[in-house]
Amino acid sequence: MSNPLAVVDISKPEQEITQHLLDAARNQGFLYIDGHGIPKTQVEKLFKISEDFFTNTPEEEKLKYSINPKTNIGYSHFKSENLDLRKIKDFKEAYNFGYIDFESGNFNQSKSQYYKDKNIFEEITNPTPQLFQNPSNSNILSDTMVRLHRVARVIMRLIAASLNIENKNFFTEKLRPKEPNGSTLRLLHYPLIRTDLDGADSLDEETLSIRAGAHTDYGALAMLFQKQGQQGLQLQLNGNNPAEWTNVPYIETSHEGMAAPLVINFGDLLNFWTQGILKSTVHRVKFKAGENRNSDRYSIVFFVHPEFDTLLEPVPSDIVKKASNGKSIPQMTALEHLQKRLKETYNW
Ligand SMILES: O=C(O)CCC(=O)C(=O)O
Ligand SMILES: [Fe+2]
Repeated sequence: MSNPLAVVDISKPEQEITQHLLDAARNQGFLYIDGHGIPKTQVEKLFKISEDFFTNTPEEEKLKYSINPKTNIGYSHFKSENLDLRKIKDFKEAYNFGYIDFESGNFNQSKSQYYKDKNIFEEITNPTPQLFQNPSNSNILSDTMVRLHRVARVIMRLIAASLNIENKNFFTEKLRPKEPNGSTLRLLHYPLIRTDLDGADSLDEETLSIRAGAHTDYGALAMLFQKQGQQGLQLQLNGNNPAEWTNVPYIETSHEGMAAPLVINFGDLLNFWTQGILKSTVHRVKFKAGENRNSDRYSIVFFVHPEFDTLLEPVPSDIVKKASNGKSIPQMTALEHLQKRLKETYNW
């Protein structure tokens, strides 16, 4: 598979990479980030934890941890989500970690811990599966969350520089590690064989091979680990031809001992915040058994959101100003933006 996307190595000097990064963000909305410093063995262990959870936990057990719509933490069952609202439910399962302290790595905290407010008595987080609490697993999970958040901050500082924003910390000031925000780490599992096809006889092959319907992401950034031989992510890069989909290949890193480059993309919040400059590209997951593959797809995505109270005022950049033609955007906080999008997806 040839690679249609840019690879940006964030371990290189800033002036060598900012233009490249901005061009990819504006034109494709998707790119690879290499030089992230996350070891290969760590990501392998992470995938092992994910496979262990999805394949070795009985269904009724998983359902005890069902996703809590108030926190967006927990397990989401097959058929519970349809990212493309016009289509059948996606055949996939997922587990979301949230309420994360990106300094200590504590995750799935209680609301009072997370908001650092002892007066919150409503403990609305659901229990965390024991598997994720075992010290060796929770250390891997925590450490990965802390590292991914650091990488996200590096990327957003580079974006600020590439947009000529005078304050290079414009975005990272709103990505402090200990302040409440909507960021989640999501483990995903798309089984090879569909077992949900009762009553779906009338659906065509094309529809049935779609595992995550066409959608854009809600937040600022999404950062994805995928595994070799388990591809399936596709992008709608050509706005003029929505029927044209580009495959995202697995590529190797140029840093020995490190995990493969992260596939990153920009979400609706950042597109809104930059008045359309950074592209929030439509994507989906599509594959079927026997078509170049013989295994399930496991992927891990880190969704990055700015602090909830961030007011999404137009970004102070001459590039953004020029592109927006003096048009303004409605005033909204990051929390309001997220709630609006979640409501649309889950029909709450
Ligand atoms: O599994 C993937 O590669 C993509 C997942 C995705 O796009 C999402 O969960 O928003
Ligand atoms: Fe997505």
